[in-house]
Amino acid sequence: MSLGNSELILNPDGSIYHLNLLPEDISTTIITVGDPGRVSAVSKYFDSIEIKKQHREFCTHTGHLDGKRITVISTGIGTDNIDIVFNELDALVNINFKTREVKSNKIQLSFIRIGTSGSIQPDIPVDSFLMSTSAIGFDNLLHFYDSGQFTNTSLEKELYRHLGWDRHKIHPYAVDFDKNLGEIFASNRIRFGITCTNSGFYGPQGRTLRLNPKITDFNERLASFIYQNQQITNLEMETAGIYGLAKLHGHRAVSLNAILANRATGEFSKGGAKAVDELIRYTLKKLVSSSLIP
Ligand SMILES: O=P(O)(O)O[C@H]1O[C@H](CO)[C@@H](O)[C@H]1O
Ligand SMILES: O=c1cc[nH]c(=O)[nH]1
Repeated sequence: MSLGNSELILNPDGSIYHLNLLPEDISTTIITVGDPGRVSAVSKYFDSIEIKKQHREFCTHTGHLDGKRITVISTGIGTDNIDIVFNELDALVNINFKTREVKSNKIQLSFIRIGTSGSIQPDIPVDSFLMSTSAIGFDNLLHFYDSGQFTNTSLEKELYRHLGWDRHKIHPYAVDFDKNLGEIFASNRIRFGITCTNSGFYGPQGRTLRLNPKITDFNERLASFIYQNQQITNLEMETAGIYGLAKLHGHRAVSLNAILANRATGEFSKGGAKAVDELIRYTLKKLVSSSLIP
């Protein structure tokens, strides 16, 4: 079936609508970052940069490091943007832009998020690194897709029971990381935990400036949940959408977080840029030394 002009939207130069990219512009190994300024903070470590393109908050650099072709792309903030970025990146490899048909042989992409986050556990210090083994989405994105078989329903059920937030009409979804991809980036420098993704930075992460929260013990309720010996460790704004849309499309994803805030102790990193740079260098080192990444 050929996709209509209002569904698969291509620009006059043949590039995909929001990302402004052509199929040949991306690698199958893709690092996602929220901040467009973080793209060059990653690509400055490449041996060479082949492509540099930007449209809105979506900045893309593709280059080479130690013989591996890597794309780094900024998603901007939030899972609304993740919907755009992940659908369009998948289209670049799995839809034929000439016939406008879905290809029969699918290409699998590997996504590594290098993001920032806030811990809700007092013993997870600022400037530490954390890998999200599962992500809980309070943002609703996955509810708009036929996603039942890709979510972790057992985690969802236990969480619903623990939170009792049905009365607030809050029905989060849960999705796991790709274990094989995660193993490439694991070491004793990295903590593991369940990450909560929400649709905002203030109220939806339990922050109060001038507005009063509806759920006054939001972070505390999350922090006291334990599932199969794992705690909910941190809050951010993309991981659940990334895990969900990667799984639905048949791709693999892992989210690595530099912890900048500790919400339980009230601390914020004084060296956030350094921590993010260290996580970038750590990630690139692991990536180039893995034989499982082409
Ligand atoms: O640093 P990034 O990757 O943007 O990630 C985190 O920081 C932003 C909020 O400050 C949100 O996007 C959140 O997920
Ligand atoms: O507390 C934090 C810190 C970074 N990013 C978030 O989304 N939350």
